Amino acid sequence: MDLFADNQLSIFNATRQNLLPFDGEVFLYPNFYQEDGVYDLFEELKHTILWKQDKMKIYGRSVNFPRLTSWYADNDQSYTYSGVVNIPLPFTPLLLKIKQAAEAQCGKQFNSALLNFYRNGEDSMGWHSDDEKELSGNPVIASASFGATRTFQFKHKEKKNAMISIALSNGSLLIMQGQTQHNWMHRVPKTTKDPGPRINITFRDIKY
Ligand SMILES: O=C(O)CCC(=O)C(=O)O
Ligand SMILES: [Fe+2]
Repeated sequence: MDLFADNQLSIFNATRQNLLPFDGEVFLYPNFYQEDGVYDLFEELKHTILWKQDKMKIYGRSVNFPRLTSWYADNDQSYTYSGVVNIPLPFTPLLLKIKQAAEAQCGKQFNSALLNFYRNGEDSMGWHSDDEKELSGNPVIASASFGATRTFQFKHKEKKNAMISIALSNGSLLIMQGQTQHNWMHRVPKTTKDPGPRINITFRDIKY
């Protein structure tokens, strides 16, 4: 399977542009992951990942997360995300290939991946920063998207009118680094359009 065209590196590095105006660095590589006509990455992820429905407590009531999730890592250390303790599964061969292509682009190794499955426009992720204590001071986070295009938004934590919207399309790779998690929050808002299902993988390097 040819996930990654070699010549993309040089093309995208040459045109690499920071999408944030200040206080962080975000880079987008549309069509980073290639499909070779035999494999459909979205379908393969949908069927090979062990998706689960997490719940959160709101005022003592148990409420479903508005998406399915899964957690993979190269060790069995647990990690708390959105108040849920995650026990990782071992990386699948497909996840390893997707991870290796992201690592080649970032020049950085990742030891874990959080997967999100947005079944429809009702599924979403609220405003947050990826600033858990297990992530280092200025984490590099690589985010791969498959399936439907969804809007991804950033808002600055202090400069309230600084807001950036990005379309994350099938096969795109988004990299967040530098001061981004300190100064900006991000989300995937609900949409009343029917975008169809989307899978997102965020690769992280967790320090235990
Ligand atoms: O689905 C996305 O693009 C965002 C995922 C995200 O922000 C996260 O997993 O922390
Ligand atoms: Fe995030």
